Amino acid sequence: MTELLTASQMRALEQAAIASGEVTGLELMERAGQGVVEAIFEEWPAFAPAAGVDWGPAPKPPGYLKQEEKGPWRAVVLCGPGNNGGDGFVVARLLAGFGWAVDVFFYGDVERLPADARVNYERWSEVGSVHLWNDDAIEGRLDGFVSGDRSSFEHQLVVDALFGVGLTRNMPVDTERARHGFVPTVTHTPQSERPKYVAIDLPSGLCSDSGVNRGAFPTDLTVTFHRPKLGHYLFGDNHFGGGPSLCNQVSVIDIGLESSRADQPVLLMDSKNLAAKLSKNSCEHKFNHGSALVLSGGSGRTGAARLAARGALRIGAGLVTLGVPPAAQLEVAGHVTALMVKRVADADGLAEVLQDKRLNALCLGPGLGLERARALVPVALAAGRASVLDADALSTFADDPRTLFDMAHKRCVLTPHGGEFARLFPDLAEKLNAPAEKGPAYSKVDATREAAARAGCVVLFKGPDTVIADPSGRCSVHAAAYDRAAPWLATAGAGDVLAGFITGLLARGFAPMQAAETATWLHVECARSFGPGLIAEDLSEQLPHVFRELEV
Ligand SMILES: NC(=O)C1=CN([C@@H]2O[C@H](COP(=O)(O)OP(=O)(O)OC[C@H]3O[C@@H](n4cnc5c(N)ncnc54)[C@H](O)[C@@H]3O)[C@@H](O)[C@H]2O)[C@@H](O)CC1
Ligand SMILES: [K+]
Repeated sequence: MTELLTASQMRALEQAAIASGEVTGLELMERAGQGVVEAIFEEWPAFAPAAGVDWGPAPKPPGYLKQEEKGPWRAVVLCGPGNNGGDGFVVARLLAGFGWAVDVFFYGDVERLPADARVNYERWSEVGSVHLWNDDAIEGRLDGFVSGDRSSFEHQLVVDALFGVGLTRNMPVDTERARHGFVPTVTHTPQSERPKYVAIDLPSGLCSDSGVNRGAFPTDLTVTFHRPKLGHYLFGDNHFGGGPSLCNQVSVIDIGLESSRADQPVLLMDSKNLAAKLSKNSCEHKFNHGSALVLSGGSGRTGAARLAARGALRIGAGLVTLGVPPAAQLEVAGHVTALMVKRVADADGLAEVLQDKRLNALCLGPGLGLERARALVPVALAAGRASVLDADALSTFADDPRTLFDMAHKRCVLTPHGGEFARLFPDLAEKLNAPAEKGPAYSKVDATREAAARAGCVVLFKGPDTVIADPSGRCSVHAAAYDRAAPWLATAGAGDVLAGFITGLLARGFAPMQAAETATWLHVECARSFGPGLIAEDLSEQLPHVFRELEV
């Protein structure tokens, strides 16, 4: 799985590489700038020089390639006061070297530029000028650039090098005019005729650690270095305006730090090694694949538990039993075939059913009802089996979450969505939703890690970005974004199926963290594989196809 870094982890890796003498900060900045230019040429081949890109051993002087006959491409580079701005000066110089006409605007104070950025400011200044950053200057340039009705542009590319991982507060308002002017996001101009907007490291205004949007505009391409940052994958406090919706696509450039590993990295889930973990041995008996019990609510509300049970069965649990109250027995029996049905009237009934030691995974929550959940959860947790607690099994402890945490053990997985999370961990939800004053914002990763430590078990915090953590701080992220986008997954009952998938994998002997991660990946994959028109029932039925594709 790929590591997702925070700003401070990235800084630590960079400093360690510089301290070891293997590279200088200036070299890293040059590689970063080159990587950005290469990524731009790769994304829009029309921009690439006909002769191809050959960086050679050292930065080339400007003008070493003849301007192409079609006339110079025009770029605007917006440089900020830190090293992100330094990367911008490198990009400006390299583009000019390829014959581009480049306009650089600098937001900051030259005297306060960090050393490497200052060097690249000077290098650029030998090539071209730096425009003042004020509304008049920007307006003046815009008049030259953009036709009166703002519907056509003379520049084809805008490079955003204002702020990267060093962003510590909301975007300054005096950067807005320039960004709106050069990057017209609200315009009648078709996308294809607008200048391409490329962010260096992060769209300026996107918090690297949390995905919170502190004033960023959506980009066409974001080019980052060494590893993606958490903010590229977390949606922040606004599901529609955060991380992935701002980056559009993320290109990760190798700047020569590859041997380094961050301390306690957050991992981005992928399908690596999944097939081997999921395959079954042909000579094993059904009980070798575990036996799951899914507790259902009463008559008229058994659908959610049935969805979960079906998911547990499809994902490979050897045997799945629905535990239903007497009044719902007939209703459930009419619906299920491969599932077993057992009567579980109350807490005593559950204790009796749990005498069967083969039952090794439990699922409580979907459609269970708050009262029934309150009665059954303590018995289930006291039995010490691997357990998934979802929906009502979480909400029933809204008044005294501590009681739940005291009973939970390390083979439990709690699967709250945003609302349930806020009921169990109101203080963490408050921190998560509070506007960040200084530094990187408190993130969903921070909140999930704290929640897992407090609950003493795995917490899977659902959403378009799902974060999973265990009490030791191990943490992974799955964002249904970029090539994993699954918009049809936002459908009633999808969460019940996820609870069932996790339960099925727990029954199969997966460790809680691994069960939660694997189920999350498969859940999104089923939605993607089914595509438009998906309803919750389809998710489990899509698993066989997904397994075949994975070569399970
Ligand atoms: N860490 C690394 O390994 C590398 C970093 N590089 C670049 O360096 C960047 C990080 O540089 P810095 O740490 O200098 O940080 P930034 O350049 O992102 O910004 C820091 C500066 O912006 C100011 N600032 C932050 N938020 C502000 C706000 N809202 N309004 C006004 N001013 C604000 C700070 O006071 C500081 O002066 C990365 O994003 C990347 O682009 C690259 O050169 C390659 C290597
Ligand atoms: K930027």
